Amino acid sequence: MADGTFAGRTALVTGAGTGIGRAVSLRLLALGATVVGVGRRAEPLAETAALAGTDRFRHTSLNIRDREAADAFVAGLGGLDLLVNNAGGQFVAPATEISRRGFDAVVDLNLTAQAALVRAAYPGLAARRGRVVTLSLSAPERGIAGITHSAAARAGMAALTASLARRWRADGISLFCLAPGTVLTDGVGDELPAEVLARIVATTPLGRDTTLAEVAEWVAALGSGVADAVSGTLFEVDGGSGLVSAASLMGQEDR
Ligand SMILES: CCCCCCCCC/C=C/C(=O)SCCNC(=O)CCNC(=O)[C@H](O)C(C)(C)COP(=O)(O)OP(=O)(O)OC[C@H]1O[C@@H](n2cnc3c(N)ncnc32)[C@H](O)[C@@H]1OP(=O)(O)O
Ligand SMILES: NC(=O)C1=CN([C@@H]2O[C@H](COP(=O)(O)OP(=O)(O)OC[C@H]3O[C@@H](n4cnc5c(N)ncnc54)[C@H](OP(=O)(O)O)[C@@H]3O)[C@@H](O)[C@H]2O)C=CC1
Repeated sequence: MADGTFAGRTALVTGAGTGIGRAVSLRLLALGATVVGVGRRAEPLAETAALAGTDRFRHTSLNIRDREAADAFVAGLGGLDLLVNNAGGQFVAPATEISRRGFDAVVDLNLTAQAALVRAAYPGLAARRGRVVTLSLSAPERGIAGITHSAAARAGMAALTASLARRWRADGISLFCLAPGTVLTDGVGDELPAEVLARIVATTPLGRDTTLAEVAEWVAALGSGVADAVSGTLFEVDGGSGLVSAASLMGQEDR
């Protein structure tokens, strides 16, 4: 993306205090955007602000699962050029060991709350012909054993994105999902043991993780408008990890 691409544009980034949300915020700021960063904890957001070093980064503590607070906050922003629906996550557990409350918590975060944010942002997005980028997982519709609750929620967001893209085209709004491969953030490190992460990265066809810089650049590109012709799409920027390998399923090497 060229310098100044986002000059005069405003982006709301959820989960802006850590990992992908922080990297995206810093990249958008470098491209000239005003960024409103939210998350539950104030300290990580303040660290992002210190790294940003510009008053174009504004930050507020907000739990996106607090529906009333989230709606009021988004309504107060006014015109919005980009919503980055990044706050999300889950825990790894066999489906039979996920309690009702655990399932509800993950679906609430990764589907219901994210969808409500998109809904709340609609007037602001329509005023600016804005865009939505939702962070997702590779091929959720094909299923992800170990995180069934999250796969179900992410597939729901992908369907919502496609559905809205069709209807909101008339308002000039584009919506995308972006599914990175393994990005070595503290968040994923807390979720999966190092040896599991190393195995996931080693079995990725590209042979490496997806970098924070790559994810940030993709979000910026989708948010800039270059991909508006394919609104509604889920992009898998995952080094091929969503591809099924018949060879490896049979215990053979990919060649
Ligand atoms: C194998 C290959 C895969 C392959 C997997 C590959 C994935 C890699 C790619 C993805 C990377 C990322 O997403 S990186 C992002 C990393 N960051 C995260 O994931 C943060 C995740 N955490 C959260 O956001 C939240 O804690 C969240 C999960 C939504 C829960 O929110 P709440 O605060 O509402 O939840 P709590 O009150 O703590 O708990 C609510 C219920 O959930 C249950 N619960 C919580 N953690 C639990 C756990 N580890 N195991 C069982 N159950 C759990 C609790 O017991 C409660 O149920 P009861 O006991 O019945 O009351
Ligand atoms: N890292 C990876 O390999 C991959 C990550 N992703 C997805 O990318 C996104 C970011 O992941 P990553 O940066 O790695 O993980 P992090 O755990 O670092 O990021 C999650 C962020 O979301 C915020 N958050 C969580 N719940 C809420 C809430 N209820 N309200 C407001 N903010 C919330 C957290 O801040 P706080 O706790 O302060 O609220 C945190 O900043 C997630 O959706 C993740 O599932 C997808 C594929 C791969």
